[in-house]
Amino acid sequence: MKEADTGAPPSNMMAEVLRLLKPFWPVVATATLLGIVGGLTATGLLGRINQTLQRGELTPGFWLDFAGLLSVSVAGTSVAGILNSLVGQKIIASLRKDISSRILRAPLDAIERYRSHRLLATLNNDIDTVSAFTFNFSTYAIALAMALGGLVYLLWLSRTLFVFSVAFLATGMLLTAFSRHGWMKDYEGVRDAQDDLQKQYRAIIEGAKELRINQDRRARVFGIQLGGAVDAIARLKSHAMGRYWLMSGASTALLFIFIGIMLTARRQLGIDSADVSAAVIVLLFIKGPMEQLAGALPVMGQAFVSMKKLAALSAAFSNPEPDISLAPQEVGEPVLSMNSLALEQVGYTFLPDGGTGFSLGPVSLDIRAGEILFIVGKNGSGKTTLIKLLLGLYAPDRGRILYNGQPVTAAGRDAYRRLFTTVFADYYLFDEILVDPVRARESQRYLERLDLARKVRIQNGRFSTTDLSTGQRKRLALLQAYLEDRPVIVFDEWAADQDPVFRQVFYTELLPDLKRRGKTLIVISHDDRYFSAADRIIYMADGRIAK
Ligand SMILES: Nc1ncnc2c1ncn2[C@@H]1O[C@H](COP(=O)(O)OP(=O)(O)OP(=O)(O)O)[C@@H](O)[C@H]1O
Repeated sequence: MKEADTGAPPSNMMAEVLRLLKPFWPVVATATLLGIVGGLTATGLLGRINQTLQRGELTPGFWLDFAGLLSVSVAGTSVAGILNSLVGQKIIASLRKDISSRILRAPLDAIERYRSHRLLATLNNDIDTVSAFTFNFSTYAIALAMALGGLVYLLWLSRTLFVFSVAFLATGMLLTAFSRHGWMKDYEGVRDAQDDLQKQYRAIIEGAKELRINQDRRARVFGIQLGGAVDAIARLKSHAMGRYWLMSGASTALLFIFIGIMLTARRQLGIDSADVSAAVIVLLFIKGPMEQLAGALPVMGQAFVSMKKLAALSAAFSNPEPDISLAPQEVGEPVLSMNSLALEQVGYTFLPDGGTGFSLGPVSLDIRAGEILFIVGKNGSGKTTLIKLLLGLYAPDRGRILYNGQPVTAAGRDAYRRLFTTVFADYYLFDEILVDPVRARESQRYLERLDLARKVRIQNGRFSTTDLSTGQRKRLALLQAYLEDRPVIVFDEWAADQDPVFRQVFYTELLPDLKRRGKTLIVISHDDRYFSAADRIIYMADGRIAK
């Protein structure tokens, strides 16, 4: 039984994200290490300058130390930056490919359950957000090293100063922890609104016609649905950033209060004036890195929310179909032939997901090689689901499919699908033609046969245009099917968009012609006028074969 996707992040979320980023750890770690070295040497340089200022004279070794520390610091931070930006783009490219390959290899029903707008939001937003954070690791490492180096230097100057500084930092961290909780809630809200925004973007593009005709719907989509998502994102982000700036202002005030306390109470605390001025320089020096680290927190918050989404997507698609390859088919692989094809007590259930669910089967059906089989029945009776099972697009929950007498296994399903060409009712028309040049030459003949020759040419393996009428586009899909030349062709309500003349051509000329060429044809149809074109008809009702 399939599990419903709740959209909840999986428990092993961090492990999943770390796995995605794994190939890059060596470079990220090297850049981070170099960043730490660069940051620490910068603090060392500051300490050396302070020391010289306090002594009031240049020692002979000063310039040597100065040049050495400066070179190491500049080299460390620059190389860290370069490595990080090099790896940053690779992380984005790799995440994009990884997620796309998961989508391509996932079972179809997993994709249908996930919903396309959620997929698009993750592909468009989350990958960039996670990458932006990861390829700033070395910048954060430099800042952290500088801040820690500064603290160590303070400890060396005076234990009291160090204790005070740690108390100051701890207060700052408490403030951050307090604000972080709020940010995270805001960013979770932002991310949910981004899912919604993708949905509304799709609505205004794909529903362009409907929205022009219906003013109330247009107003609702623009003012409430799309506008609501946009405003929610703006409101929550401003809220989160408002918290950040409040925290940032409080931290700066805290720093100067701390400096003020040191200046006022230095005698009572027994701190040397020179140490106080050195400490003030160090604190002002580490203020920048501290702010940089604090500035990383909102980015980190967003990255964390995006990581959850990426991990949820990875987990939802973590069971790819076995043996499904993204490489081109080997040249010269034998064309499959079909002697027999049978469904044996096959069943499949859509879990209720806001609806009532639907159960197909048990269905048993023998498909005879070379026949024209019509599948007919009321809307929602299960015709498309039946052919998705037959085509190996859904794995049956129960029963089995026998191809040439052998059961189709999960491992063999992708190879089995090469038996078929399909034109679904909601087909996607690719404009590129993927057949060998010899067969592609036949396309002109097909274009003429499909009455498209005056509209469309084939140029460089592509259709010159797909800006055609609905019926014409469907004829191009049929041409693709002709050219693929596979043994079994499945048409899901192909003729529904055709004019009466061409509808007749389809049933009385094209289908018999394909049959003569040895094809097995499975046709979902509501055209009862042409049922006589079938060798056999099966009727679907409530997910079963009625007769
Ligand atoms: N992706 C899906 N998720 C959940 N339920 C689905 C899904 N696809 C189809 N169903 C449900 O399965 C039932 C059968 O749908 P199917 O598309 O197989 O019917 P059909 O006979 O092809 O209908 P039509 O003639 O309208 O094309 C419907 O009640 C539908 O609600």
